[in-house]
Amino acid sequence: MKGEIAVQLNNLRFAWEQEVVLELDRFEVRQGEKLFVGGPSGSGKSSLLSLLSGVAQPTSGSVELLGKNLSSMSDSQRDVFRADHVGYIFQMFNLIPFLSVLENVTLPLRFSNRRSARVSDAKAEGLRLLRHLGMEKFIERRVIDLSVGQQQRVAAARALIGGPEIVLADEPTSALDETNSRAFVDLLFQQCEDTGATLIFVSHDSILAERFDRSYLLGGEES
Ligand SMILES: Nc1ncnc2c1ncn2[C@@H]1O[C@H](COP(=O)(O)OP(=O)(O)OP(=O)(O)O)[C@@H](O)[C@H]1O
Repeated sequence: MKGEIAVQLNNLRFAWEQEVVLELDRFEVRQGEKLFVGGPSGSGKSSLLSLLSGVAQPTSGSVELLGKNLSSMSDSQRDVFRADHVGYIFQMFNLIPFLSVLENVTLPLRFSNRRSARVSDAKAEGLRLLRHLGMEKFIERRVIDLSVGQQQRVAAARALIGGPEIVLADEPTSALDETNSRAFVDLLFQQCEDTGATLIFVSHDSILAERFDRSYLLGGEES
């Protein structure tokens, strides 16, 4: 429900070997909120997303998503939780090169009972999302035969299918020009608003920040 806390970090500390990368006493994001996360290179933006998706574990403190503490789950429980509730747009997209556009978009439904139960016709829903993103012409094409900007839109459709409550995006507009970047954010916002999803969007591009409900800047030294 809108207004409830979707993401909560408490007394979080995260280190790679001896180097402390993140220290956040409290970090909260409400359900349906669109949060921009900025900060210089090396400030821990990608590490934060790894913690939120349960790919990395905190050195100490807790990561709670939708009221569930990720640290108290087994690895396989975390994998299921992530597939069910989190849509992730990777910086390098992580699309499957030998699958078509439509097959890439509908892939998360194969890994999540929750998300597949919310979609009565996978192909129709994949098409709907791709149409929103101006990609309906390319559904049968292999993703390696797409431009970078087109691959980015496929990655967005894949993250959004089945209505995950939390969408994490790691520099998703880094390869787009300003016009395409704006259009991409418009579509991401529209889809998140339609489903009430919480969006956490990491970017270097501070011009985009003003469009979000709130910005969170991580510290660190520019490199
Ligand atoms: N696998 C790893 N092993 C050791 N140190 C790492 C690893 N990944 C990241 N780091 C270190 O953690 C710190 C934060 O890195 P992170 O990638 O989270 O920053 P970032 O803000 O996303 O940077 P960028 O904007 O350049 O992508 C850096 O000092 C980095 O060198």
